[in-house]
Amino acid sequence: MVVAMTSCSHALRGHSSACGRPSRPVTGRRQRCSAALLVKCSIASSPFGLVTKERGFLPSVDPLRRLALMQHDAAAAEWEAALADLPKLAVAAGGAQAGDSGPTRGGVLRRALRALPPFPLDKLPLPRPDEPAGESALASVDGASGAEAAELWRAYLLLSFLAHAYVWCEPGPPPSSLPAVLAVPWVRVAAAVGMPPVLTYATYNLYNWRRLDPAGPLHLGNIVCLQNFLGGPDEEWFRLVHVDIEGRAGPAVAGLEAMQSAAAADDPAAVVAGLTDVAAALRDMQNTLSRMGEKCDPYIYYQRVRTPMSGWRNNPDLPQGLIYEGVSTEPMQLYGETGAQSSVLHAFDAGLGVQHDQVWLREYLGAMVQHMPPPHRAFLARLAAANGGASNVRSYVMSHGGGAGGELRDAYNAAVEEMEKFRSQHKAFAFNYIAKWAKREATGTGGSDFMPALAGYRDTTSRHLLG
Ligand code: HEM
Repeated sequence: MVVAMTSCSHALRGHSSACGRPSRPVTGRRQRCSAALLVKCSIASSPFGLVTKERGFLPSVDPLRRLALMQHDAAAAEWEAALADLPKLAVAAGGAQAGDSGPTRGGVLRRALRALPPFPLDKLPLPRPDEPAGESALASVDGASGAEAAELWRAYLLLSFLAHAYVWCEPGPPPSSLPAVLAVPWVRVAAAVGMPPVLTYATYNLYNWRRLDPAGPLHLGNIVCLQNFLGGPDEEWFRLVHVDIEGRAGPAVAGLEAMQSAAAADDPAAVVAGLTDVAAALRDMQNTLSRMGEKCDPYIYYQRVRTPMSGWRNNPDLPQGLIYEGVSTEPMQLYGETGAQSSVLHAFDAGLGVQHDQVWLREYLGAMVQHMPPPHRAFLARLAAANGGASNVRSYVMSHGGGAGGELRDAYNAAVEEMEKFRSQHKAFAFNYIAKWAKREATGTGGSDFMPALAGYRDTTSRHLLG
């Protein structure tokens, strides 16, 4: 089953900093304007424009491995070469000894990135800086092909990894600013795909894999990462577990809208089938999550894997945020990459009518939605909108509390129970991989006060069980 993203009522809000100041594109025009219009672009041609039974929220076409542009553009080739070298540079970055001078003195990674040629923005299918951002965005929307959108997403991945490596992969405290050579193209490309200029789950996981057997499944054993920070089995496996989980959620995710329609059409058998798919997918997801420790060691994860995912909002290491040189003299504050930006649990919450009543929990998940590809935001918005009427599955099950309702209620409770189990299991991972090692109070890479937050999401879920 394929769910096409043909409409979007959920326009992207401006990517604002914590202080509410919208970040500005290099054109000097408000990013809010272009980003909102580009939601339409991404829906028309984005690799994330379809939600499928086979892949869920993973891109419908396997991700681009390199910028196509690098075949005939020397600067693009240099940027791709820097990305390929990133794990080497990141290890070398900590290698200098006291008294070393010349090329071996500290800062090798940051120096290499600062020395890159200007990113070939003018050769990407972007709105031209001299055009009004909104109109040009709209023009590029209508002309954008799937190949152009894939190229822009690859550019977004490349710039996101290099920028986060610049900030986090040299030893010592992070810098307070990102040089213009990285910041300016990153902000432009991020706006073009309708995303914030920060590492997101979409580029870290969803758009960061290839299949060993191109005809084989998107499962552990047949997938490898396109890009790492430091590399090694722990980082690779951590990410691939997410990719496998996303694929396994596919059949249930793609059936959520049909399940809501079945409720509206008073078709209990179809609602039970949809709920059964959700429970089955969550069981599969737990099986995969339980394999995390096979190749991702908690201590290595804590020491090496998680830091480069961090953002600069609610992060004690960068309390003021990060200045994007050439973009703004004011620091931006943006959350880092986290599983909370996966659309899967958000979609199951919406499909099952699970509402997080505590304001801070709801607001945090709401902020994470702004870090998802625009078509996924649109998908979630449609699920949420349908909950306002006869399509609300939870209300439907409650209103069928007697008679045939036994089967409905059991199927609903089984789905909620599996979601509660996934959240419990996940919370235990967050403890074993982060909280246990933290010497001071830790926030997640996504910036949350995560232990109470994860307990809150789990407890709200179980409160939705019908008695
Ligand atoms: C060792 C493995 C993992 C650790 C240590 C971990 C850690 C965290 C943390 C700390 C948060 C709080 C948000 C923040 O970053 O501030 C979070 C949220 C979240 N993570 Fe993970 N995570 C792991 C694996 C996964 C996997 C494999 C998934 C599957 C997609 C996932 C999905 C989520 C979701 C959906 C949330 C939002 C909370 C919820 O809806 O229950 N995580 N994670």
